[in-house]
Amino acid sequence: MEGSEEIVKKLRELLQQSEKRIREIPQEQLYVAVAVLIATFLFFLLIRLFKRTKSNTIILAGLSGSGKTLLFYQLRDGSSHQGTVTSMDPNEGTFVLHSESAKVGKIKPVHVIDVPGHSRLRTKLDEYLPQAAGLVFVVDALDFLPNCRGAAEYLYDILTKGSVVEKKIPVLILCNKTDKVTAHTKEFIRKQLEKELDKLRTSRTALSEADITNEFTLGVAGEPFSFPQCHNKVTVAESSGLTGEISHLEQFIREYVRP
Ligand SMILES: Nc1nc2c(ncn2[C@@H]2O[C@H](COP(=O)(O)OP(=O)(O)OP(=O)(O)O)[C@@H](O)[C@H]2O)c(=O)[nH]1
Ligand SMILES: [Mg+2]
Repeated sequence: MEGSEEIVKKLRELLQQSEKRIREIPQEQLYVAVAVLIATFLFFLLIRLFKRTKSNTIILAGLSGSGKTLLFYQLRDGSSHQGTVTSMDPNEGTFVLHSESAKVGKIKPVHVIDVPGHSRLRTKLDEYLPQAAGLVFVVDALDFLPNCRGAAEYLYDILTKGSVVEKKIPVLILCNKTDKVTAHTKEFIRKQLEKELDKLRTSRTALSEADITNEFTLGVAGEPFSFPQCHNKVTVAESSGLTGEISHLEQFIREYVRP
């Protein structure tokens, strides 16, 4: 009993001493100390929040038959398997890129989503876009001309979506199937798409002001459309899912999902 009373007494003395010391500190110094503490706390909180919101999702979109599923297999397994059939559901997976699997050390896995090109299944894209670090728009460079209008329409919808414009989601237009000599070049495809998007912009705005479903307008009014006018970065590259020539696709992924 006596021991505990002694301790309580000592504690009280200690408390009184520290109270006295705090009172001796000039008020400004105290305020500065508290402000520094709060600032440090907020700084670490922000870092945590920023880290958590950094996405590792890459979306593969594009018309049916452009080669998205084959590219997905190449990224994941480094092989084209036994070929593909038209997808009815999105393909989704989180993995370390096949080309990086031999690397030592910790490598950040990528979450890849392959959204089927069939028009009725495309609506799924809206669900995935808010979490995208980048979007790859796959174009069939072999059978490009008959599909140019359709590809441009799909791309127009993507480039005018609020989620893409506001979050400035980078877009890679990937001209696929370049293993065949008759495939069109990426410069040709870029120019054709720009022309087609320009036409679409005129026809869609002319439709009816009240009817416009697109959230944002494309490019700069009064100027012929070109990709650098977009708020988000749009680049063009070539690939072949069949032969596994996907280095530009991998470069794009690693630019926006850091290993
Ligand atoms: N020559 C050539 N053919 C390819 C290439 N990539 C895909 N193909 C062929 O194109 C066809 C369509 O490929 P998919 O990967 O299934 O196309 P997709 O974009 O997933 O199509 P959906 O699932 O319908 O949206 C298949 O017959 C592939 O073998 C390529 O790089 N070169
Ligand atoms: Mg598919």
